This record gives sequence, structure tokens and C-alpha cells, in this order.
Amino acid sequence: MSANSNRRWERLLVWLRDEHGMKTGEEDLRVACRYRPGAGNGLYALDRCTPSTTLFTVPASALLNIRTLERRYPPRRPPLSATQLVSLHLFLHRPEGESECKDPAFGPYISVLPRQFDAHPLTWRIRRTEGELLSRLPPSVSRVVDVVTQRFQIDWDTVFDYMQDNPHILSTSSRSDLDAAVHTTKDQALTEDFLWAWLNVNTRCVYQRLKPKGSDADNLTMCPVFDFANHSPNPPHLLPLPSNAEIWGTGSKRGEPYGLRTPDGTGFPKDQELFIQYGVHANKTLFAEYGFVNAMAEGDVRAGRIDGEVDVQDVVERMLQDRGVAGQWIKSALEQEGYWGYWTLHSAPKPGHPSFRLISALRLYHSIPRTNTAIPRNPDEILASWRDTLMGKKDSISPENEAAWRATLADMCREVAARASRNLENLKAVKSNNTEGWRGFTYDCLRTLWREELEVAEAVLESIRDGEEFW
Ligand SMILES: C[S@@+](CC[C@H](N)C(=O)[O-])C[C@H]1O[C@@H](n2cnc3c(N)ncnc32)[C@H](O)[C@@H]1O
Repeated sequence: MSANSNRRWERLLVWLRDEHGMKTGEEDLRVACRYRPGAGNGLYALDRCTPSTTLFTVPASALLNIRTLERRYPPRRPPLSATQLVSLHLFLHRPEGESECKDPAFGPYISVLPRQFDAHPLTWRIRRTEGELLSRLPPSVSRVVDVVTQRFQIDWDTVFDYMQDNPHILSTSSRSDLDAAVHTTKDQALTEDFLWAWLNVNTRCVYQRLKPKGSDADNLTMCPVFDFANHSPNPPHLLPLPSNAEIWGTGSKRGEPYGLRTPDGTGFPKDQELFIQYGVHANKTLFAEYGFVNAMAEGDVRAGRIDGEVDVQDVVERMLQDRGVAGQWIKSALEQEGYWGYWTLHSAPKPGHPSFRLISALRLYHSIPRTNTAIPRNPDEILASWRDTLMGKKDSISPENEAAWRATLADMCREVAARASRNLENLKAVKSNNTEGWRGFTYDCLRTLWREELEVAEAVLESIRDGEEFW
């Protein structure tokens, strides 16, 4: 870590101890924050950690969430979401340049947060830069970046309107550069300040049961120390401390402390990096939400040692478009039955296979002769037969239909594999002149994303050639 980061980490610990009563002695705080190129800061074991051991506990008052922030801001109907509220607070207290955050409430915590997100695809979208990197993303990854961009825009619009309705909250800002202009002009500089705040929330918040309903979107928190934990797809993972609100299935009006422990039966040696799992996400989601991907050794996806996933939405949509009115009819039938989208290919568990949703979409696609571009004359009959396969009443629509969709699936795999090979070849050309700093890391991520597409498509193609049955 740089001298600055070291100093900030020390200040954070003093703040947690003195202002919030956190125990930070060596028996109570068993991790330290250290820097690793590519992944940034991470959590490391200060000493040998035994199984089922609490590594640290952060008091509820030091967390950034609806419980610690809602009383600081005027109410709104409907209330700001947790993401909007925490982002607003970070926005109002963004540190200027390399200086420390001046927020009297959470300053030492906000000071340790990343200062920029140049390597995040949402930043490229909002700044309208890095067009080349964006153009090299697989279509399915671009689509998730679209979704993340829409979420950001909605939150920024909402928070901006809220600041216009409540201009006095600007006077609570610890920044010297926020003036009355905020409530009249939504310029690029302000948008980027909010982007910084929002990306900190989006990449660092964790689930915490605060509301009675477990699935409430406001059940999230930013937790100092905890949020230095990097992700690994492979166990063993650290686990959050048990929560009373979770055990009793209730919310928590005051919030609860939060922390991490080692899993039962697994210890860690001194100095080992300790990971958590940010959900079971496909690489496209990890890249679009967090700006990195799970590393995959060459051949591991093809061999089914890793579950590679390819989303073929763009390919299916184009095939439907090419079928004119018949394609539109198929689309609306898929939508009505809840089978629109999430069409994926997988390399594991072996053999490589299409998802049931994709098989179902292809079955319907071939229920009307391919040369037919008009609405079918017998739609009810076609739909009844197709629904029987959805509900498991029948294994297939007909042997002809099975052969037809398998042939189309093979064509799709060949198309995906050829596109991936082309992109990997093009990426070889940029390697030498464009790999400085974070870009080198990002290009490696792009290579992994395309290699995953190639290896998954090849694995499924092999299964089709081997005559594997798919379910
Ligand atoms: C919750 S933060 C973890 C701490 C972060 N590394 C830091 O420097 O503050 C999440 C971010 O860490 C990075 N990250 C987490 N796990 C990673 C991994 N396995 N490989 C590369 N980057 C990772 C990504 O930038 C992600 O958006």
C-alpha cells in the first residue's frame, strides 16, 4: 500500500475504536488491508486463523446504510432507496483531490474508499470515453453494462430531483466546491461526482437484513474493513457474522454490528489473502458491475472444470428478426409464457449444454416451418404442443423439431465460436501498444470474456456432435 493508504487505514482503525467502540486489539481485529496489483486492496490474515473464528466486528454506528443515514436527510415519498441515500451522502462528502474527506460523521471511512473508477465500464459510458474498449465487449456484456447504466441514470435523476426539492441539504456538504448551482444545473462534473459515489456503493455494499422483508432492496450496507475483501469464485470463503435480524426473520430498527468470520472446519495461514464471494455471478455480470472477471486457465471451460456461460440473446433476437411477422409472433409467445431472454450455453456440469430456456425458445422457433415468415394458421395447436414440453408432459414436439433445433443450435455455436476467435485475434494486435496501467488488466479481462465464449461454444458443439441428450 502507498504511504497515503497506510495512513488512511490507521486513521480508519483509530476512528472505529475511538468513535464507535470497535475492538481493534490483535485478538479482535485479525486482518489487515494490503495492496495487490490488478485487484487493488484486499484483506489479509495478520496471523494464523483457526476455523469458526470472528475476524472483526464493526459496530452498527460505523456502517453506511438506511439506519445510520435516514435521520440525517429530509423524508421523501417514496423514500430514497438505500443505494440512492448512501450515494447521496458520499456525493455530498466526496474528498477533493488527494485530500482527506471532511465529513464529520464518516470522514475516515470515506477517505479510504477508492478515489477513481477509470477502469469501470460504467465510467466509460458516462464519460463517453474508451469507445474502443466498449466496442470490444461481447454483446451480452454490453447489454449488462446497458442495464447498469440505466440503474445509474434513474438513481442520479432521483437524487438530483431530491436535491432540487431540498436545497438546504447542500449546506451539510463538507465539500468546498458544491454551490447553489447544484440545484439548477446537472453538468458533467456533478454527474461524475455522483458516479464516483454510486460506484462505491455498487461495488462495495453487502447484504444486511435491516428491513422485515428479507428480499427488500434496502437491505444493504457499506461496512468499513469488510469492504476491502476481494472476490473469489472458489471456496473457502469468509462468512458474514450471524445476524439476529436474519435468524429471527425480522428487520433491525437500529441496525446490527457487521463482520466476518472463518468458515467451520477451515483455517488460514498468516499473510494469506482472505476472500468472500460476491454471489454466484457469471463473468459478464462481474465485469459490468465490478470491472473484473474470474480468471480462467486456458482449456478449463472447454473441459467443463469451470462453468463457463454464454448468453446468446443477440443471436436469437437476430434470428427472430429475420423471420419477419412469424418472428414477432414467436417473440410475443415467448414473452407471454415467461420464456423471453436468459438464453444461455454452459460448459458445466458436463457435457456442455444449452439452458432449458434456450431449448424451449428454439423448439418454438422450429414449430413454424423456417421458410414461413407469416403468422401460423394453427397458433393454438402449435402453442399447446409447445407448452406440453414446458410442463414436462412431453419430451419433445416431434423428432423433426428436435433435429431442427439441434441443427440451429450447432449453427449458433459455430457463429459464437467464429466471432470469439475473430475478437481474440484482434485483441492480439492491441497487446503490445495498449497495456499500460489498468488498461493492461482490462484487456486481459476482455480476452477472458471472449475465450469463455469460444470454449463454451466449442463444448456445446462437441456435445451436439456426440449426440448428447439435453434437458
Ligand atoms: C468490495 S471492493 C474490494 C476492495 C477493493 N479491491 C479495493 O481496492 O478497495 C470490490 C472491488 O475490488 C476489485 N476486485 C474484487 N475482487 C477482485 C478479483 N478477484 N480480481 C480483481 N479485482 C477484484 C474490483 O475492482 C471490485 O469492484
